[in-house]
Amino acid sequence: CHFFAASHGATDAAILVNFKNSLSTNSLLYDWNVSGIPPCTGGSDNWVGLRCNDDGTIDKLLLENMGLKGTIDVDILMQLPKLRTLSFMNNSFEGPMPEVKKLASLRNLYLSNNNFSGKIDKDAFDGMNSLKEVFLAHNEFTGEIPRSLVLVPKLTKLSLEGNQFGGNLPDFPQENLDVFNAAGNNFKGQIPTSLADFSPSSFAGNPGLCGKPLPACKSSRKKTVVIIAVVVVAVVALSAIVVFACIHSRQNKTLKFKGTKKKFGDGKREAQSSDQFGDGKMGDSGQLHFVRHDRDRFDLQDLLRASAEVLGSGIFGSSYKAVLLDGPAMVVKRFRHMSSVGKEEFHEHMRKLGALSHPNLLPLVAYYYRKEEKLLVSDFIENGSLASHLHGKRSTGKPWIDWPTRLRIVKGVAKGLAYLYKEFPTLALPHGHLKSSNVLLDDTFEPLLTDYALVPVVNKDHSQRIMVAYKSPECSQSDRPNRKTDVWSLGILILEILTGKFPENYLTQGKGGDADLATWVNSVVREEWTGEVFDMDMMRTKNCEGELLKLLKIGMCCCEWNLERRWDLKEAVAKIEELKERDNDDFSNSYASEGEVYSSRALTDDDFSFSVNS
Ligand SMILES: Nc1ncnc2c1ncn2[C@@H]1O[C@H](COP(=O)(O)OP(=O)(O)OP(=O)(O)O)[C@@H](O)[C@H]1O
Repeated sequence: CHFFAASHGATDAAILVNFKNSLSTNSLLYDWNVSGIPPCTGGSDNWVGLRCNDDGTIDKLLLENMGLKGTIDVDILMQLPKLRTLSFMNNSFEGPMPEVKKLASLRNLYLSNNNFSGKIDKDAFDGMNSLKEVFLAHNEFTGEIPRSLVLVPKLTKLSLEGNQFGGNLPDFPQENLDVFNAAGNNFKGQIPTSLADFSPSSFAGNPGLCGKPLPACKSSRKKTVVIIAVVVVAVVALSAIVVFACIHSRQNKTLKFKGTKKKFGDGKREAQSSDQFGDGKMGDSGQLHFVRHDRDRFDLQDLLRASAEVLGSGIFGSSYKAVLLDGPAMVVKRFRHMSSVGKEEFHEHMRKLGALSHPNLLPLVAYYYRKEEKLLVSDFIENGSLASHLHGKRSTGKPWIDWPTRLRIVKGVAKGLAYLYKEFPTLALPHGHLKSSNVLLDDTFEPLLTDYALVPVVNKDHSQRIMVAYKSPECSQSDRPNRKTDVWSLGILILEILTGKFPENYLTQGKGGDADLATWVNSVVREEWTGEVFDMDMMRTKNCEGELLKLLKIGMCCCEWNLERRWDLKEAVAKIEELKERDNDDFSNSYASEGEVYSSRALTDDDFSFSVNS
């Protein structure tokens, strides 16, 4: 049995390396190497981005957030017969839709957030009878939804938002389709009945779409009016004939006449009630609850009517920017994994969030409650997230962030976190989801935390799988979050700010693999030149190395695996507060010598001694 697994691994190793070499960037697949340990010996996941079956074959390729470029060579992947899940989300792949139907046994296909483009062939999904989840969001796909995708028999999740798909939305026959998102495309016409029970946000940003759950189509209203008019004319004509016949036959037909009238009455009521149905339903479910008194009121209809733009689809759901008529730009974030919490409990928690006020927290403005989904509404922050500044495409023209600004961001984040700790003294995870896309930057680059304190209302299984705090060593190993867990997320964020590298462990289900940012930084600063870990953009600030090095140590102490030795938040905040914010000249006077130390050697254990003593 062992021999079988090992020989399988060797074959798969060659196939995977072949695939790696077919990509135009692949540096993050650093351990994909035929001469090293095989990818799946004994069913363990030895290579980054792989999930193995117990028999040593490959089950999932999860190559997300790796800056991968090029086109996907499906012919190579066809040689992995047990491959069931393929994810290339958040990379820079280009070109047409890969020929995925060659992977006929695939169950899950995730291609969101790349640069795939063009029409998808009508038969692109033919024969994919096992396919369940298809995520194509935020690419540049055009044309209609291919017929073969509509006919995939087991489809349960389809995410198409943020493309340029057009035409009418087709009727989806699958009974188990429970996630559908077509927002931010060019779809037009009436929403088919099979999709009418999805939330309005699934259809936002398609100006030509109408019908339940969006407001009724004008043309169908017109049609209704025409039908009513025809019925009225017909009834009047019929009545005239009946009256005429009555008079002529000298029979008492009053009853018949009344009966005809009554029928007309019913018809009219039906027409009215179906009109009211749409509006009335939207009115009931469209109630936004405002949690602050200092804000102008608007309702969900205003948001739906507003011009909407998909900002991104995160792991909870999608976020939209909606610019209200004559009003401000708001962000509506859709949460789909909050169904276990009771209605009152949810309202109560939202009230608590609404009562928070701190310069480093993005305030919650309003929310919307429905059993199956919730919407949280906040202000749109024009300058975007820290993630977009650190990792966004340079072509977007965003300026690089210098060291003094990065230090100010870290200090602001620490203050916001300290406030949450004070306000939620009994919560294990007062933030729970601290990461760079949840740190927004205002016009002066002051940080604003978002998506905070949501653990009490997110379904437990979802938070465990998805939220950043649960990627910490204590959660991924023994599922025990505690008051030091957010400190670990803070440490990762600090290392991300200093290195400019994306922390992979958010995305690899946090099994404490070797690839996490903290482990990488640790190995580099101890074994090589410490200077190599720092983001070169930041190094344009002269003579900042002393404080920079101190922040690196703070980050690493926050990422300490051993909980006993890891700082609590108070200690971390105090150390961060001590860091000096000086202008460049001051740096050059005070830290030149320390800067030389930093650039000429690796750190030793002594450098970290303050983590234990203080
Ligand atoms: N209020 C806001 N103003 C401006 N940009 C925002 C705002 N809220 C979110 N964003 C940005 O919109 C994008 C999508 O956000 P969203 O919160 O849906 O996903 P995420 O932060 O990437 O992941 P997660 O669902 O895990 O929080 C992100 O780039 C985020 O930084």
